[in-house]
Amino acid sequence: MPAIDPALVPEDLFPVIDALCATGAQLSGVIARGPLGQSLGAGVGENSDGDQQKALDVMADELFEAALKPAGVRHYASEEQEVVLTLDPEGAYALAIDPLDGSSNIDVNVTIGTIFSIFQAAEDATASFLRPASEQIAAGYIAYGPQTLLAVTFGAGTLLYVLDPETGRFSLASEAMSLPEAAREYSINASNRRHWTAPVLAYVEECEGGTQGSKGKDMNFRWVGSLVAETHRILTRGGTFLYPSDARKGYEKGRLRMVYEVAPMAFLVEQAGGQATDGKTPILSLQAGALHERCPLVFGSSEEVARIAALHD
Ligand SMILES: O=P(O)(O)OC[C@H]1O[C@](O)(COP(=O)(O)O)[C@@H](O)[C@@H]1O
Ligand SMILES: [Mg+2]
Ligand SMILES: [Mg+2]
Repeated sequence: MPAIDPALVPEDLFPVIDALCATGAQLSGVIARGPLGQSLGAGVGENSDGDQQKALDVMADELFEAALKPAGVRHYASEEQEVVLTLDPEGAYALAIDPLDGSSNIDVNVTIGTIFSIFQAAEDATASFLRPASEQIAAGYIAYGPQTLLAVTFGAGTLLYVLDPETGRFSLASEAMSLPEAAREYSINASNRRHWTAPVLAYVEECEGGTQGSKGKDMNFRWVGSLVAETHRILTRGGTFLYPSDARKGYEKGRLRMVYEVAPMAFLVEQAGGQATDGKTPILSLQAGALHERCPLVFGSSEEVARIAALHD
């Protein structure tokens, strides 16, 4: 029994998407049991980027790696692995994954997720991922929240599936997620305000100005701390998200990683009618220079993303 309704999934990619969904459903059960199972938020080590790894980061990585091996994935690039792993030397795909996004929210019962990006496999493992983000053939996220859901694009719109607790399968909820052009909400980690660049500060001040300022409308503020949750809210009701570069050491290119966070979210957002840039340049025209390289990310409703780009000129 497949883990997802197969009707709109391209046939050749089906084994990969099905493996992602089966693992997502399994993780959803583990997350729902929370402290009744093992301690999911316990620190267990450090990944190559120097981030602390929690037990659930490592468990998710192991489950996805095992499930994707028989599904036609040749190259597997994970946030939790320093180098690209070869899963099936005959496989056709290169898959990058953030197995568990929003790790700081694991123990507090706030939405966390999984993000993935798929390219055709090239001969060279690492080179399969160091190419323009526009060459992705699929991208998506699974959100583990009040509902477990999958947003996915195959390059022809962004589809939404919900894990139906009654059947244990992901069923289609929307064939075309569509992001409103105008925004009424913005998201940025405001505790970093003193480190921001002038254009970012100018944009936030415009938002704060509300009806008295140049925007002429009030803007609400939200920060969850899980990119997946933030992206899902913005795909559903519009808004803007910024994780820009700032003056902190190590944040010259922001915080989020190009290959398994920034590129897939950009693909999903653009396929839903929004825009994604590094502040100025469309993400889909950029490529990572190294597997775990970071990239500033601004995305959301097109009017707002265009305004932020103008402030950078
Ligand atoms: O700690 P901050 O600055 O609030 O950053 C939050 C961001 O970091 C992340 O948690 C990074 O992802 P991981 O949890 O996969 O490392 C994003 O989900 C989120 O948008
Ligand atoms: Mg992440
Ligand atoms: Mg992660």
